[in-house]
Amino acid sequence: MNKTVEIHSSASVLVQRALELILSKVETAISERGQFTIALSGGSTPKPLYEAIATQNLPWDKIHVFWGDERYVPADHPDSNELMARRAWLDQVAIPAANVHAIPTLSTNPEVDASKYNQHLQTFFNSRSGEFPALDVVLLGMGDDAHTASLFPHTEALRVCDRLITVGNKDDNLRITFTYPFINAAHSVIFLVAGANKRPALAQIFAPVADDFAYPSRLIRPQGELYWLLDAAAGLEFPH
Ligand SMILES: O=C(O)[C@H](O)[C@@H](O)[C@H](O)[C@H](O)COP(=O)(O)O
Repeated sequence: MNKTVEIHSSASVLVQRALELILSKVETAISERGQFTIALSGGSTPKPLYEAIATQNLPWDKIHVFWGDERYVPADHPDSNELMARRAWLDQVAIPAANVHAIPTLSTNPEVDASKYNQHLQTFFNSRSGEFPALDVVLLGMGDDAHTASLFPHTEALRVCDRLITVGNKDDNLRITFTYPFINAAHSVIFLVAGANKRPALAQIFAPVADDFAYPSRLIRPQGELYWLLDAAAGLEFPH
């Protein structure tokens, strides 16, 4: 793992840096592998990033978009992570519909939809059960409870290591989420973290010893690169 922590002067500088980083990963992935695969996060921090990506002239037919987690709501629900990304980015560009791999949420059973998305990913990557294919970029946010994707503290999803997708649980509201070994298989994992409310969780995540089950973002130790992009408010206590 190659870990980089960057502290940027404001949330808008953080977004600009994330944009530059993603554009460089798009170029590398397409030249080395012929396509670029990215998993998106929800939350408020990435929205201006998605709006900025939408203004770029990119080879959209070579870009495939997935989601690292989804609330268990229809795709037109205001809480949908898919809806946010479609409005901010995907509906604004000429990306083929087949390149947008949204998490299904319509079967009324999150287990069934988690399994469908797992199968969809295995088919896309031509991988077998038990293998963890590498996305080029997994974008993550972090909650002030140190959760990431829908991997919440002290929940069963944190123990799931034998598949790509599982059911997450936030206060008894079920969700669908990447498992941590699938996130850790990525070429690059990029956390975007803004706001002073994130400082206590970050202190635990960067501590040499702490409970991974209490602070799930600690489980993110990718084989490839790990970027923590913080704004000044989140990063105040951390040297860089
Ligand atoms: O579904 C959720 O509970 C949130 O969307 C969450 O996962 C989010 O990504 C983080 O809390 C960071 O959010 P901000 O970017 O708004 O700080």
